[in-house]
Amino acid sequence: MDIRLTNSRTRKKELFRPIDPTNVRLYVCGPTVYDRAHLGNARPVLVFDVLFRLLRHVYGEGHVTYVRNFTDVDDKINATALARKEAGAPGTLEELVRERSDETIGWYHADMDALGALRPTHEPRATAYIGEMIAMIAGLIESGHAYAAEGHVLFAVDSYAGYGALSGRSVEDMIAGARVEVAPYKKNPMDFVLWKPSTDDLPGWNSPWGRGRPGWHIECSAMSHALLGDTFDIHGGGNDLLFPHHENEIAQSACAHPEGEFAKVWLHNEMLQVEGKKMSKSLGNFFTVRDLLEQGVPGEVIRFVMLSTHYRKPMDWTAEKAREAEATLRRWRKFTASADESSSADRTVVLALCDDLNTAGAIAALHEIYKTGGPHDLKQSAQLLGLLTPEMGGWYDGKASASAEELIEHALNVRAEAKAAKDYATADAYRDLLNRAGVIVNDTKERTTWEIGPDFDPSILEENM
Ligand SMILES: Nc1ncnc2c1ncn2[C@@H]1O[C@H](COP(=O)(O)OP(=O)(O)OP(=O)(O)O)[C@@H](O)[C@H]1O
Ligand SMILES: [Zn+2]
Repeated sequence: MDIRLTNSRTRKKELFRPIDPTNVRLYVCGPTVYDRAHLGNARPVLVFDVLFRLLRHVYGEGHVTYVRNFTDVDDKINATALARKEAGAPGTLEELVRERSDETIGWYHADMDALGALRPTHEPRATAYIGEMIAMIAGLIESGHAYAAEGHVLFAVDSYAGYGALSGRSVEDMIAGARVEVAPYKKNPMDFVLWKPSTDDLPGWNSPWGRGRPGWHIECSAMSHALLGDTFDIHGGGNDLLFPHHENEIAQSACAHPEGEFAKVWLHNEMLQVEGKKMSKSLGNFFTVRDLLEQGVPGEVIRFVMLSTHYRKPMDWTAEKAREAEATLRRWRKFTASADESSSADRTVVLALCDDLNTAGAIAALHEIYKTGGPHDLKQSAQLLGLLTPEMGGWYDGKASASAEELIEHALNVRAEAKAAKDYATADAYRDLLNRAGVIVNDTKERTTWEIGPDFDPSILEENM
């Protein structure tokens, strides 16, 4: 089975050939653990979860190594810890920093588990690889690619001819476009920090350049090297990380390990947007995965919506999409309720995923299987996308969801108003509609109640209201 992927480095869809088919290696930039993940942060998690599942399907479950890091060195984590300390929390600042990271990692796991994402093979924390980072930085200084100045160590971009190749920018463009930090100790304004000093009260590690902490970019270079080696297959992340983060990762890794190739294929997911702008903490236009789950949107519905758009296209979240996804999943879950594991994933679904991870095409293929195929086929094929799995089915118990409940209440109100206006034709039409959707309506003199029958299908309400 041939997999084709769009490599950001060549800007072409290429045939994927693993370096070692018995150990296909994937690295994805993980979250900075200072707060709850917003829905945008879930997009790379779900996209690369499907890639992980596809690679396991094609090369075998035990033949894929997936690394996704936790960035637990960060000013925003420090700021939270500092605020807690000022509010009288017990413990040293370092302990409070650790506490905040641990707590955020716990939330992250709970939220991403609820979306049905498999845990990666390794989830390294940056703080566990400081030694590797220091060694890598020392090597870069020795080979003339970095220099120490005023407690900082900087990467000299002039020393690496390939700088800018990933994002396709010239150094001049990058200077013009980026908000580069101008600092007196930089030889070139584009030079970026590998190591910086820490104040006494903030987390820091001893190094040849004094007590300090690593820059963000070197973390990923050191962790991917430690766990995946000089050359590995795929590096992923959101396209907001293309420049400078990934450009800098390449420069560091290529210069520290010139015998290797670092990542052969680069994959970037487009952004989840809100009114045309990237959902982000800094813009404040975000809601968290937990917010949605608490509003009663099932994790499986969130997953379905997120996978309905190809990863290289921007998308937004709408309540409408969630309602449609829920209706589809209800139909499919009902259809596959007694399906066993006697089938394997349908070829049409596998082929769609092999074509640059076309999850939207795979979902269209699932709709086709629902129409013309059997329940076993639908269930096994959907599981390749992490849908219709037993773990994700907790929400489906024949009860109406919050959004379906709204529709039912609305239909009953329209019916009551029509009755009051003696418009019996409309009132009857709504009663029929509710019946067809499998809602059992009980009228008494005092009031009307309703319950869900065994054939409840909210999509009938949606399509007719
Ligand atoms: N709106 C978005 N859509 C898709 N992916 C996103 C979005 N925002 C962030 N990401 C991705 O989430 C992952 C984790 O990023 P990180 O922890 O640095 O983000 P963050 O600090 O929460 O984000 P931000 O400040 O950008 O909101 C990265 O791979 C990043 O590309
Ligand atoms: Zn990274």
